[in-house]
Amino acid sequence: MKQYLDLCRRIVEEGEWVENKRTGKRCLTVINAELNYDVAGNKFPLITTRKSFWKAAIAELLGYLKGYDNAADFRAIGCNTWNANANENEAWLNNPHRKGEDDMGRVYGVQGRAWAKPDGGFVDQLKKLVDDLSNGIDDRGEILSFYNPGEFHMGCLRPCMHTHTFSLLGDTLHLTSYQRSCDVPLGLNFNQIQVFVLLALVAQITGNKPGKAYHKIVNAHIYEDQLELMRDVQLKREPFESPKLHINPKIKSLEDIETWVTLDDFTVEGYECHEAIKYPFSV
Ligand SMILES: Nc1nc(=O)c2c([nH]1)NC[C@@H]1CN(c3ccc(C(=O)N[C@@H](CCC(=O)O)C(=O)O)cc3)CN21
Ligand SMILES: O=c1ccn([C@H]2C[C@H](O)[C@@H](COP(=O)(O)O)O2)c(=O)[nH]1
Repeated sequence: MKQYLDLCRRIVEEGEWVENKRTGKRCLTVINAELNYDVAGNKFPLITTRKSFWKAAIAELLGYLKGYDNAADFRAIGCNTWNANANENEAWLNNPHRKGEDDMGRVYGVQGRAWAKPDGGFVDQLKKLVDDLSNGIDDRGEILSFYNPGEFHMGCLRPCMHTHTFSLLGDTLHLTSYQRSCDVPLGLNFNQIQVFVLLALVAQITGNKPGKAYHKIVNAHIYEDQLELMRDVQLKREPFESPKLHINPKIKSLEDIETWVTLDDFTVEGYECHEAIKYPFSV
């Protein structure tokens, strides 16, 4: 939690104003930040200086792992975060590749599970790395990448947290996640949870111990309409201790995730937090 607040403070104190064309808003911005999560010690990085809707963040991750491309599918598993990008952005609404209401196009999980090969067929990156890690193999390329510039025009948004690299040392699994753009008040609250859960879950289904997760962010920003709430409300609060995350131990394979896993399989113990803050969202 301290590292999150340090980053927020750094943006408030040292950030530079940058115009953003896509949203039409200015962002207070710093370049390069890194966060570390102790997954082995189960220090679940939930924001405590406001209420975190952590279940929606896990649902979003599950949707990516299942390869969803539709905001309605995300809603059905408890996540509303893609409604606006799928249905309210003018550029995407006018894009001939959009297949109708709620379509997100070829983003995130679609690339992770079905990256189109130029010579036909698809690559399932997630299945490959789960199979390798289950057999104790780390070929130094256990990478899940959503970043496919050849298909950006076929999706509603370029992926922000776009590359996850897994590393196996003995039977301990580590994760390095790379993010190009980060809405620190809203998105990072979700992304921290997702990096942590991705390592915990992949370690569990591959029969390894979770180790450390490293989260690299390039452009970290606060939108102009979020600044006051961050500076004058959230940053004035004292954080609480990190809670613990429990994942149903019956989850043992990628197929389990694809077929029966729901948000009921994730529980948090000892979450103490300040009251909710509703930050403005930019489409
Ligand atoms: N501007 C922007 N920021 C983002 O963080 C973001 C995007 N766009 N577009 C794609 C996804 C969608 N994400 C989102 C979208 C909404 C919330 C959000 O509204 N969170 C609220 C409440 C969540 C709930 O009630 O379930 C929050 O208080 O955290 C968070 C992440 C993250 N990404
Ligand atoms: O997981 C996510 C997804 C999105 N974001 C934020 C970062 C930016 O504020 C916007 C995306 O805008 P771009 O113009 O494509 O950079 O969404 C996030 O923080 N986390």
